[in-house]
Amino acid sequence: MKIAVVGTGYVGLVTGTCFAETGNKVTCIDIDVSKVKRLSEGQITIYEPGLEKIFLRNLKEGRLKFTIDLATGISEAEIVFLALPTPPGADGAADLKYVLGVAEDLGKIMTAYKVIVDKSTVPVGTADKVKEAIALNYKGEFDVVSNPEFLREGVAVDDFMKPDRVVVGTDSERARKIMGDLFAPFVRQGNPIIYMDERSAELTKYAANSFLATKISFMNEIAQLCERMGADVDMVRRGIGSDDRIGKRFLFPGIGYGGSCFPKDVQALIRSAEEISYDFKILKAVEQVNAHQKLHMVEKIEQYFDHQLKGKKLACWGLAFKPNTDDIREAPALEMIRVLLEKGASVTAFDPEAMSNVKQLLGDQIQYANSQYDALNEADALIIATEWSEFRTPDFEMMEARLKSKAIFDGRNLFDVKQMKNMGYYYESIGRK
Ligand SMILES: NC(=O)c1ccc[n+]([C@@H]2O[C@H](COP(=O)([O-])OP(=O)(O)OC[C@H]3O[C@@H](n4cnc5c(N)ncnc54)[C@H](O)[C@@H]3O)[C@@H](O)[C@H]2O)c1
Ligand SMILES: O=c1ccn([C@@H]2O[C@H](COP(=O)(O)OP(=O)(O)O[C@H]3O[C@H](CO)[C@@H](O)[C@H](O)[C@H]3O)[C@@H](O)[C@H]2O)c(=O)[nH]1
Repeated sequence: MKIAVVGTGYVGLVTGTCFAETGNKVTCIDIDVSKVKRLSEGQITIYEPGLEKIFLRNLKEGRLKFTIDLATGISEAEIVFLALPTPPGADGAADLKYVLGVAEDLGKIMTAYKVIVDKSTVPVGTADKVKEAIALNYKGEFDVVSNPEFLREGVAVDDFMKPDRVVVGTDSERARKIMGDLFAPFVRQGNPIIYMDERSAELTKYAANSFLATKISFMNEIAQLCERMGADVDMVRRGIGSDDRIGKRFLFPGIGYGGSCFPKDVQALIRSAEEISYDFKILKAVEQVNAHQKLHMVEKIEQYFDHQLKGKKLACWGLAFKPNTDDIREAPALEMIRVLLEKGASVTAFDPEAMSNVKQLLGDQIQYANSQYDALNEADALIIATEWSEFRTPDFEMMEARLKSKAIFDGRNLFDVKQMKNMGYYYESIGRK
C-alpha cells in the first residue's frame, strides 16, 4: 500500500519505518527541514533500539522517503497517518492546533478518496473535528479513522511490530477494510484488531495511559506505607502481582512516572472530564502522588545531609525518563536535579544516551561525566534516577575508590538492601528498609 505519515517524531518515524518494513511504500512528511534532511541522508534522529537497522534498510531499498512538502508527500497515498504533537495547552487540555492545521491543509490539496488516520493521542471528538477541518475545502469522499498508538519508547519497534492489540475506530466499512489489510501482518500473532467507533477509540488511549499511571501512583503510595511500616515493597509487589487479576507489570515504585505521554495524557483526561463537568477524582490524586514522589528522594537526601545541601557534590546516574531512550521529556531526574541545584548542591551526571539532550536544556548548570564511574569522583553521594542495565551490576570497588562518601540514593531499587549495608554503604531506596 502507499502510505503517508505526517510528523516524523517518535511515533511518526517508528510508524513509517515499520510500515515500510512490511512492504508498503511510505513517505514521511515533516516541517522540520533539518530533520527531514538528516533522515533523507540516513541519519536517524532518535535513539530507539532496533530502529536504525530497519530504517536504513528501507531507506536504501526505496520503500521509505522523507519530504517537507505535504502535497508531494500525500499525492499517491491511500492512507495518511497524522503523527503530530498534541502538547498540553495553557489549561492542560491537549492542544489540537497541529492536527487540525494539517487537516485543513489536507482539505486544500486532496483530490481523491483517502483514509486520514489520527495516530496522535487526541481527545474524544477530535475525529469529528478533523472531518470538519478537511471538509472546509474538500468536497470529495474521505474517511477519518482513530488509530491510537500504544508503543513504549525503548521497545517501540517490538511494540509496533507485535502489538498486544490494534485499536481501529471507524464507522466506515471501506476504511475498516483498508485498515484491516494494512494491519494484517502485525496481528498475525493472534493478537486482535479491535474495531470500534471513533470516540471509543480516542478514549481507549487516554484510559490505557491513565490506568497505567494509576497503577504506578498506587504502588508509590504502597511504597510510602512500606517505609513507614517496616514492610518491603518488593515483597508486596510480588505478592500482589502473582494474582492474574492484578498482573506483574507496571507495579514498580520509583521516583514517579515521566515521559512525553503519562503526565500530559493524565492531565488532558482530567481537563476533558472537567469540560463536561465531571470531577475525575482518582486521576487528580494520581497526579498529586506523582508530583510528590518525584521529590521523595530529595527529602531523603536532605535528611542525610542535615538539610545542608549547599556545597554538596552529588553524582547522578541516569537522566532519561526511562532506560533505552534518549528522551528527557518530563524526566523525573531533571525535576530532582532542579530542586537540588536550587538548594545549593552541584550535580555531575552520566547517562548513556541522554546527555546531549540535557546539555541543550541545562547547559553548564550541571557537569557531564564521560562514564558512570567518572561521575563519582569526589562525590558526597550517588543518586540513581534511571535503571539503565549497566547501572545494575557496577564495579563496587571502583565506586568506593571514587566516592568521597559511601552514600547511595537509589530511586529505582537496583541493589539488594542487605548486601549494600554489608558493604558499608549508606543506602536509601524506595519502599524498602
Ligand atoms: N512518544 C511516544 O512514545 C508516543 C507513543 C504513543 C502516542 N504518542 C502520541 O503521538 C503523538 C506524537 O508524539 P511524538 O512523541 O512522536 O511527537 P514528537 O514531538 O516527537 O514529533 C512530532 C513531529 O511532528 C512534526 N510536526 C509538527 N507540525 C508539523 C506539521 N504541520 N507538518 C508536519 N510535521 C509537523 C514535528 O516537527 C515533529 O517532528 C502525540 O500525540 C503523542 O501523545 C506518543
Ligand atoms: O512499573 C513502572 C513502570 C513505569 N514507570 C515509569 O512510567 C513512565 C512511563 O514508562 P513507559 O510506559 O514504559 O514509557 P512510555 O514510552 O512513556 O510509554 C507509555 O506512553 C506511551 C505514549 O502514550 C504509550 O504508547 C505506552 O503504551 C505507555 O506505556 C516512566 O517514567 C517509567 O519510569 C514506573 O515508575 N513504574
